[in-house]
Amino acid sequence: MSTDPPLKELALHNITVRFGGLTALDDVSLRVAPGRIVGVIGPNGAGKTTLFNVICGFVNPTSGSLTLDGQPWRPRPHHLNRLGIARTLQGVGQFAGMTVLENVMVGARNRHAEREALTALERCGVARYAGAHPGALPYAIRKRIELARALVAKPRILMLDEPAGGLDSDEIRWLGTLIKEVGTTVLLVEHHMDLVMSVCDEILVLDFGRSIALGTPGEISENPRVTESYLGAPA
Ligand SMILES: Nc1ncnc2c1ncn2[C@@H]1O[C@H](COP(=O)(O)OP(=O)(O)OP(=O)(O)O)[C@@H](O)[C@H]1O
Repeated sequence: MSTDPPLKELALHNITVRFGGLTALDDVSLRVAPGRIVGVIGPNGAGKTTLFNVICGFVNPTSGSLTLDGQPWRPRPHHLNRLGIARTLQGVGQFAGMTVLENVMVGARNRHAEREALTALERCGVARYAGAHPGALPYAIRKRIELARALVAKPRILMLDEPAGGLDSDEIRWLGTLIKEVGTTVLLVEHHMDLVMSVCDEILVLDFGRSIALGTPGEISENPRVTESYLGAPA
């Protein structure tokens, strides 16, 4: 879907992140191949958001390295858009003083992106709100606008941070269809297991910052270690 050179691989190599005495990620490695939908799951505090923050350059690893398309890579937040990496936020941090359309245009890569922004809003089923201000809109609508803001850049890698949070089952079903149809590489942090299991090609399971499993949804759901630490217990 992107006009960028296609992604070859995003890889994390033995990433450790320490915040003082707390190890948020402990020697975690992950390879993300083009077109794959990769889920990252685990209990609260397992390190999922920290892993996203490392890929976005918000957090520098204490040790370990990243490569993008086989080249050593030090992520910087202000380079992500140019590299074709877009991320949605757990909340819906939209600018209250701007219209929905203007908010989506913020995510675009060229200045005159009104047409692209409208297309992204249409794709997310919320084009009719283009002229509204996001603060006045229901949460589920603002989540869709947040998705449109990420999609407008036609990212090579779409990073979704708990996109199902606060949505009802119909909205989550819509979201699952969109994720599968979006046609780009997706990284998905999510607690909603039905969504993760139905859309992901592979899943990384974190527990106390450690990678305890990596596999297909079928492999993950049958992994006793995962069941014990996460799937068997309430999230
Ligand atoms: N900037 C920070 N400074 C100190 N500790 C942090 C920081 N960011 C995260 N942590 C800690 O690192 C650990 C991992 O947090 P993280 O937010 O990555 O977990 P998570 O799996 O995303 O959790 P949740 O499912 O609740 O969002 C937690 O113990 C958290 O309190």
